[in-house]
Amino acid sequence: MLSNSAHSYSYEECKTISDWLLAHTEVRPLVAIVCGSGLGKLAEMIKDPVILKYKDIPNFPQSTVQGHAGQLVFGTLQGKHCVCMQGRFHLYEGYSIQKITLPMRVFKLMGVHTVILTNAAGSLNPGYRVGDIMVIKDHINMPGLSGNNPLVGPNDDRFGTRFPCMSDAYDRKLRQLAQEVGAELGFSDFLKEGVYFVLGGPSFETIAECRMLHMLGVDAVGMSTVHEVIVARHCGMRCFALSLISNEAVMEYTSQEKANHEEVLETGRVRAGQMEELVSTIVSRLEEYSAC
Ligand SMILES: O=P(O)(O)O[C@@H]1C[C@H](O)[C@@H](CO)O1
Ligand SMILES: Nc1nc2[nH]cnc2c(=O)[nH]1
Repeated sequence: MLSNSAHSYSYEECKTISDWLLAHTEVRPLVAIVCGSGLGKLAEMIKDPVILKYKDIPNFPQSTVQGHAGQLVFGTLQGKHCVCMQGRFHLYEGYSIQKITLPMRVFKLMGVHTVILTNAAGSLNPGYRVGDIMVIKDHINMPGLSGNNPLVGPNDDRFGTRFPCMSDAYDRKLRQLAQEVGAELGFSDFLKEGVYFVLGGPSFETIAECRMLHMLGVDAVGMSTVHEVIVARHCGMRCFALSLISNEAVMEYTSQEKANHEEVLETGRVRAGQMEELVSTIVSRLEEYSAC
């Protein structure tokens, strides 16, 4: 299953998976939620769940990372039909960038108009603390800057245009809504907004790399989300993304701190409740905003 070949899924292949899913659930999702590392509990807020394991879905990749269960959870959240990815795919698992973003096109074909993505990330912003939640306002796509962009290859206009705009990748109205909801829930002290930097992983950053990212004005660094957002935006879905700050980047050579996946998962457990409240309240207010 692990393959790094640049296999692009055709429109027909995506449609076959979408049709298979629609035949296995009566849920007609309008909203998709992607759970980041340690954030799989978000799927537990889905009511009347219909669970389809990735291993049972024809042509679907498999989750290989601890903290990513590997299943789609269909159901309702705040009365709205949703699909939740309990487990996402990362470049470092050895999959092609087209493979890790496949679910976005499948969701589009199922009728999804809004994607809410979550991830765990390390902070570069000295004002951030572990446990802060950062609304992503923009990204820097390190693999993309060197040519590894999920839209490389023939463009199928049925999905979207050859040259999609990314200056509006993260929906401004939804970011505003998140700040309003955060204030109402009493989260303002730990709800931030910033720029997410994606790199390939799986190794965490060196001290020199962290210093470089800090100089670039990066607020948080991680290994996901951006590729999914590019594909989701390409096919016209509205995107909103949250980073849970799970660790602080190590900036000093005298520091004894070491980034590690266990700390990432633990922060997810501690903040799961608030992430749930934030996401579910945002979903409850989605109709106040028109889809793009
Ligand atoms: O899926 P996300 O971006 O939340 O996962 C982050 C990045 C790595 O996969 C992992 C490192 O602990 O967490
Ligand atoms: N690249 C990267 N990904 C993360 N995911 C969670 N924390 C980190 C981090 O410090 N660096």
